[in-house]
Amino acid sequence: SLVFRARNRSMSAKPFKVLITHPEVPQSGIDLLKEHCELTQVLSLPPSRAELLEKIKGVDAVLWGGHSPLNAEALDAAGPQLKCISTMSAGIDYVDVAEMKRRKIPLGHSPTVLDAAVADLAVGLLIAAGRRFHEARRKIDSDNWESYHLNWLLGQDVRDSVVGFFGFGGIGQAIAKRLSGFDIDQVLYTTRRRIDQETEKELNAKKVDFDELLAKSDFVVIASPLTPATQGIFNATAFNKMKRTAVLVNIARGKIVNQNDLYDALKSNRIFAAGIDVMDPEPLPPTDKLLTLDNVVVLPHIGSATTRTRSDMSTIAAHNVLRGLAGEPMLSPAY
Ligand SMILES: O=CC(=O)O
Repeated sequence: SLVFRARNRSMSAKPFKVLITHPEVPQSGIDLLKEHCELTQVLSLPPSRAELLEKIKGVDAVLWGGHSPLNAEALDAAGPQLKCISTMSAGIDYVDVAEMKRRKIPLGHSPTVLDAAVADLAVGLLIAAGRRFHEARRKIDSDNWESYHLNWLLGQDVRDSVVGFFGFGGIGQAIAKRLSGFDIDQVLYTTRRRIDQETEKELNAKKVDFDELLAKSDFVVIASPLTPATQGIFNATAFNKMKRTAVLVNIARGKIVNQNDLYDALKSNRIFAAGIDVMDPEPLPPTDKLLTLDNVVVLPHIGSATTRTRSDMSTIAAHNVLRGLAGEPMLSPAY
């Protein structure tokens, strides 16, 4: 029949089946994929794992939106024809990378396009925590507007400060670039490998070890991936090496910080304040003791949450998938 032939033709024109694992993946990536692929999509919201495991059966590739674990269970459900996957995130801590590699499945992710949005938010947190935004707002709410004190709500200056980066990739460098407009004194950074000297010079940045970073920084910004080596590294020992006036900013992953120790360090004023977009667990229960503190600004993981950035992340993820299906190197391979 005509219908049958039309169907056949479109199937031969679109040889690949691709699953989109989230109903809210921005249209930009979907439009790119649907030119070349037959799409199925997880439609439940929040996305159900069961629906994902059902719909992943037999697909050639996956645009992995959201942070559902990408593990052996999902890969087994997909089947051996699976050719590639791209996440729509920078961090891939919810991916079993060893399992993906063992099966020789290329993985893409979407860093870089979110550097600016996350860096903007980090600067916002750094100022909000250093200048006591949360505590100050609470003063208004509780009718304690005590501006007759000359030293009321005094905070930390950004100008002439030393800003230390734990992790200094695209996001860290984008933050440093923005802060150079605030007349900071020096950028320090701790990474496994030294960055190129031209960028060091441009950002007035110097590589130091972890202890020196902690001891010398007025603001410590966590901008590293979560790995076994970084998990829990910001613990009581680390906080005890920081300045009492120091402000901690975390826009990376909550588990890099021992949150119990962070609570103690903030509660006892061992450090001055913290501004965090990530925590452990997420979502953070509204009853968590961290939320009782005056000196922490907490945001619900909105670093990349701008319309343009999310759309760009979807575009990059779709390009990764298309390239993976074509057997070409991805735009942003995760390994
Ligand atoms: O946290 C968000 C991301 O990794 O993209």
